[in-house]
Amino acid sequence: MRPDAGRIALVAHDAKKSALAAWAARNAALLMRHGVVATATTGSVVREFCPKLDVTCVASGPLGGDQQIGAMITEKKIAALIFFADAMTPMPHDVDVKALLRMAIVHDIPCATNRATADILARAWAGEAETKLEGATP
Ligand SMILES: O=C(CO)COP(=O)(O)O
Repeated sequence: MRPDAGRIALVAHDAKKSALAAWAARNAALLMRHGVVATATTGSVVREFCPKLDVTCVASGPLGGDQQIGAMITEKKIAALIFFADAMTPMPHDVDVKALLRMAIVHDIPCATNRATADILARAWAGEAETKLEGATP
C-alpha cells in the first residue's frame, strides 16, 4: 500500500466493534500515518480505545455510511478497507454492506473482513515480510 494512497476505512458490525477497536489500538501507529475514516458508531468506539487517533466519521452504516465510504473508495480516497463483519446476524442494510464490499473489489483495494486478515495486512504494511500464518496447523 502506498503511503500516499489515502486513508484507511474502519467499519464493524455491532458484535465486532470491540474487536476492531482493539485491532486499531494495536495498530495505532500505522493508522496515525494514514488517517482513518469510519462509520459513525464504529468511529466512536475506536475513539474510546484510541483517544489520540484522529478519526473522521461519516454517517452510521445503516443510515448511508457504508455508501459514503463506498463513494470515497470510488474517488480513490481510501487505501484499504478493514471491515469486521458479523456473518451470524441478518442486517437490514445488507445491500449497503454488499455494495461497500463490491467497491473494494472493483477498485482493487486491500480489504480485510476479519481479524486474521487485518493482522496480515498490518504486518505487511509494517514492512515485516512475515507470511507465516500464526496458529495455523498443517
Ligand atoms: O453497519 C455498519 C456496517 O455495515 C457499521 O455502521 P456503524 O459503525 O455506524 O455501526
